[in-house]
Amino acid sequence: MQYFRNIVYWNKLNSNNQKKILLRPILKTNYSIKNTVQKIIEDVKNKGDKALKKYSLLLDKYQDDTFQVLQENISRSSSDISRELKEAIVTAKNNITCFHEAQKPLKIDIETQIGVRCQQIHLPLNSIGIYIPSGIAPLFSTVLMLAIPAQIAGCKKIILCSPPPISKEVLYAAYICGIKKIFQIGGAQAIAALAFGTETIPKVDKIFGPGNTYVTEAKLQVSSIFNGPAIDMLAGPSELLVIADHFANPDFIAADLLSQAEHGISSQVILLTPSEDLAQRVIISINEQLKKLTRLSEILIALKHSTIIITEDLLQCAKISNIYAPEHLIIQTKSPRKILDYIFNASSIFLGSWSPESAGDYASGTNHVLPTYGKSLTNSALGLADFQKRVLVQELTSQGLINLSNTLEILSSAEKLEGHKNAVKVRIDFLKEKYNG
Ligand SMILES: NC(=O)c1ccc[n+]([C@@H]2O[C@H](COP(=O)([O-])OP(=O)(O)OC[C@H]3O[C@@H](n4cnc5c(N)ncnc54)[C@H](O)[C@@H]3O)[C@@H](O)[C@H]2O)c1
Ligand SMILES: N[C@H](CO)Cc1c[nH]c[nH+]1
Ligand SMILES: [Zn+2]
Repeated sequence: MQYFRNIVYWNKLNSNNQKKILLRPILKTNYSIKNTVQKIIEDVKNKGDKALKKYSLLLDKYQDDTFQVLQENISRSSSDISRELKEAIVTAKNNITCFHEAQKPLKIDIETQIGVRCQQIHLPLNSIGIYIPSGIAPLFSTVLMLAIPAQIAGCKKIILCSPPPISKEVLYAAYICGIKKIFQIGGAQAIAALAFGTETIPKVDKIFGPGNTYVTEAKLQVSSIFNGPAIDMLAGPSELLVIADHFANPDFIAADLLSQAEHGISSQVILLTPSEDLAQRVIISINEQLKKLTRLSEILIALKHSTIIITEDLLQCAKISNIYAPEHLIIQTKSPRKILDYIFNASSIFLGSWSPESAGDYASGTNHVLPTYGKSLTNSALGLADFQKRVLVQELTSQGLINLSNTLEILSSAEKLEGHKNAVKVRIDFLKEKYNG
């Protein structure tokens, strides 16, 4: 049976249909999600834990009086995990640590002119919330992606929330990353709890982590409220765009597309290729490979809003990819680095036949928390910098101030800000009096 056969020719589409084909599925249905999330946020803000209990039962079929995981259960998770899995988690942790340690910013400490010292230092965010998705499957790899940079940055208060019942793998990943405050609560209600605080869940300054449409919409809403928390980004349902030429292996491409389609019904995968022959072989391979996968029902829905697009040439592939601005971009062409020169909007890029997205999802070392919905246009993959603040420091010597005073007085006068000019003048007058008078 041919489950998937969506194929279009870019140049035969009018501009309206070109836009439609690149529309994220979720942006077509988002109105009711907005309202649902707004109601959940209001409820949690006003009723705290009582509302959390209500939504946990309603949406996650979970009934418990406490949300916090006991410390002994966190440490006990270690004995529930196989040695093989522990080793794999440690390998992933080492690579992620290596890549994020390397992101430590250079310290800037310079004299812009004699006696005028300027510094840029980096301070950790004080309190952060990390959301670990777990609706369809507990994404314990996300614990590593969030907790490792948070620890390297030096964040002191880290609160982890994940839907109930929290998995032993999530607990173990949190345990080896030194996370102690863990709450079993998911969805928009978890985001609202982190944003406003409840009787049991502390309020945080910034909320991190990916999630489904409800989670992402909740992050958007709480961060838009005056005095609401900051958020890392809109890291919604997974997206993958592949650019390939006729040298590419159709089975590899099919497998990559299916790997992200399995994330859920709102995922979207797209193949751009100038080769009709490759497109046909990818379709055959998708229809073969998907039969062997377990999440068939999610995959089939995700594939409904996924397409293969035949282009004129590889340059047109790059242009379309830049318009779509994918979360993940795989380039499987004879010379992928040549195409890379034409890519301007993508969050995480995988080059060549031997770089499946799964490598970045788990263990190459790069972060898998990435902007979706086309936000790669201006936003970046999660990194160490997101857990820190840049703080500027300046120190002038008396001679430094004398050297800069004329400039400061002219500029402040021109802006008609006499108070600014005066703050320089009183000092200069003081120095004149001390040394001349
Ligand atoms: N962009 C990224 O960086 C990135 C990284 C990892 C995962 N992801 C994405 O994260 C998502 C994880 O989604 P998930 O569903 O598995 O887990 P999730 O934890 O994000 O969502 C589960 C929660 O959604 C809430 N929910 C479910 N149905 C609801 C409804 N009808 N009304 C209100 N709330 C509802 C429930 O409270 C549940 O706890 C996937 O879409 C995946 O692609 C993205
Ligand atoms: N592909 C997801 C980001 O869109 C990350 C992930 C976690 N586990 C497996 N995959
Ligand atoms: Zn994935």
